[in-house]
Amino acid sequence: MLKVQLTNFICNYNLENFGHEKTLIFSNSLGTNLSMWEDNIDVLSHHFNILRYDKRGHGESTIHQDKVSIAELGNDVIELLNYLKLDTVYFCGVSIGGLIGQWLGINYSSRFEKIVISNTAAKIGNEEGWAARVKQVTENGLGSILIPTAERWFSPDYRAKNPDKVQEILHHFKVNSLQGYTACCYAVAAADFREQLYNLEVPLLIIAGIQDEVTTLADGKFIQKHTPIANLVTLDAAHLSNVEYPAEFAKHIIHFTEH
Ligand SMILES: O=C(O)CCC(=O)CC(=O)O
Repeated sequence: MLKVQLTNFICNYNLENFGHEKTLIFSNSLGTNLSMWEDNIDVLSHHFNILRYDKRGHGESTIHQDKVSIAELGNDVIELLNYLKLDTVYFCGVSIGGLIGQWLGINYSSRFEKIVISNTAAKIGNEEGWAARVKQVTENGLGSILIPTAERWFSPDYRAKNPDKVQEILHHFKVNSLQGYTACCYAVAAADFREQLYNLEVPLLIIAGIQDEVTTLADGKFIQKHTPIANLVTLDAAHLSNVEYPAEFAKHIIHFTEH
């Protein structure tokens, strides 16, 4: 892993050069870190160089503020690309990473060849729900929501068959910075791209999880309907579909970026 000082925080990232012209940047979901992509790399390494980073306040990236916005998180991506002298790249983000992808597609279209957003929505949840979650973890810690988090993130079948993987990801969740988690909860709560999607002109792939109750298939269809160039595919997964179906998720990216 490498670290770079960006505006207001130190960003932890990993750039793997597999000798390709194309680079794919991955943006993690709320409460996870760059290891969430571990099982996608093998298939994708035959097609892309892979840049992964921990978003602000996640994993080993620092944070020094109680609230952050999707615009700031999007600018972190642009700053990291500038630092690495990567002019145009492919982007893939899950959930809050998908909100960042929407913001980047709307505001920095010239920097992205194609954008993949997975298990996300133009608006995720509502203010009350996010305020309740911030209160819960502020008063009782991230460890207090491990069970409902696992139930939202993984389908019952996946949880039963992959207990070690579920525990590994929940461990990263539990030891994440509380400030980083709640700051990004505020970012998700405030984000709403429903009226801006028509400005997202970068070719877009939406991956939806059939069993995702946080960001539903209907949310994915809404984005597809309101965005100029968008395809939608599904996986029989809950919220972290790239973890439940790593090879299939990667193959959807490859098919989309090559056609
Ligand atoms: O996963 C995200 O990035 C935002 C949505 C969310 O918080 C999922 C969950 O319910 O934990």
